[in-house]
Amino acid sequence: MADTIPIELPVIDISNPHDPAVGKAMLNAAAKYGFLYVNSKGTDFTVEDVDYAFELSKKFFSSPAQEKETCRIQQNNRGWSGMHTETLDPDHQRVGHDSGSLIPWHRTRRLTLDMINRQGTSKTMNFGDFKDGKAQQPLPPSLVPHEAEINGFAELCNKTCTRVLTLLALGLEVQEDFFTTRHDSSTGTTGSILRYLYYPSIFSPSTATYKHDKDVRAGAHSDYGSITLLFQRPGQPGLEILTPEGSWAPVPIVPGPAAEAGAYPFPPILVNIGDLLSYWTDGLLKSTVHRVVFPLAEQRSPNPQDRYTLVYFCHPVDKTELVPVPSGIVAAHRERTGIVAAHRERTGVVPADGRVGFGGGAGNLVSGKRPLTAHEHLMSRLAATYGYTKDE
Ligand SMILES: O=C(O)CCC(=O)C(=O)O
Ligand SMILES: [Fe+2]
Repeated sequence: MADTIPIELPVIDISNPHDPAVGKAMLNAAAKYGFLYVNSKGTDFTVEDVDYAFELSKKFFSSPAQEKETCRIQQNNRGWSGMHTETLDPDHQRVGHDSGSLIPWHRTRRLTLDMINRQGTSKTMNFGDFKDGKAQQPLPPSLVPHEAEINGFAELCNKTCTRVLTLLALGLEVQEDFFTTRHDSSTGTTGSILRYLYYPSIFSPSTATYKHDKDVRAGAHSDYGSITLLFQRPGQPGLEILTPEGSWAPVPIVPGPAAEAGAYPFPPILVNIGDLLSYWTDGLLKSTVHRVVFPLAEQRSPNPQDRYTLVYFCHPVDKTELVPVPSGIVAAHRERTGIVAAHRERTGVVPADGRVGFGGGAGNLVSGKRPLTAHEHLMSRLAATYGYTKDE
């Protein structure tokens, strides 16, 4: 698995979420790459908040298997998953993990049984919405005393998502709170998930049977929701994104010259657009495919590292109707991609930026039909991944 040239993504300061110029910068990055960094300085997190969340994650993953068993992942996608449960990218992957949202349990079980002899490299612990500070799922003994801190971290993630969603609304020139009111979990349940992730190093006995130059730690996928936050640790690389040219580009943990590494209190938070927000904006915002590998540097290192990440998948309130975002910028994009579609029909050629969001776009709403809800969008996304229907 050859490393290619790392991608250079912009680092955006979100300390003032009401600055239209920052909104434009955010929109441009989201429309061009689907990925961007947020400067850790202007967020709601202190270094201690992030360090502590990683500590809790390590504490959990190093706890005895019998303890983790008490919170094994359920149909609602909450809980622990100790081996890979689905193949995200079966053509190019021997091992991997799921991609963030609800897993239909009967499928999960079947796939798990199909692959029982292959160990996955990534281990995950998913937390769904908390209510009044309480987890709505069983917590393992190692985490029971830390319920308040886990909830606190999820709340900080939510606050940062509120900044990002406000800036995206500004960039799209719609009402500032267009997205945030629709992500307000005090108005209903959401599909949002906080996830701890652990990828054992190349030296780990659990990855010993892997071909590190071929196997991946998490298969190629896009995320399902609105936006995703990814927290990474220095010295634990592995994420790659698919460029519009169709090649894999590593994403540095700390962007810019190494000397600037000290510029951030903790590595910038990586933000990416998910399928739902891409759909909602008719593909203007890109839901970019990504994966996690054993990087070449790690394969050659005398001291390869485990990789720990924290991920927050932000989803709208389930009942949100995905009405077309009332933005002139989205409308212009829709118009242009309509022209692109006509061009494609004539010539069979799809220009690189002519892709629309998963399942088409919210703007294709047929008059007289009601829009999809966020929950229905998620279900249709799952149906495409797993080939099942809701009634199955
Ligand atoms: O851990 C990572 O680097 C990426 C995780 C990811 O893409 C996911 O869980 O959807
Ligand atoms: Fe992902």
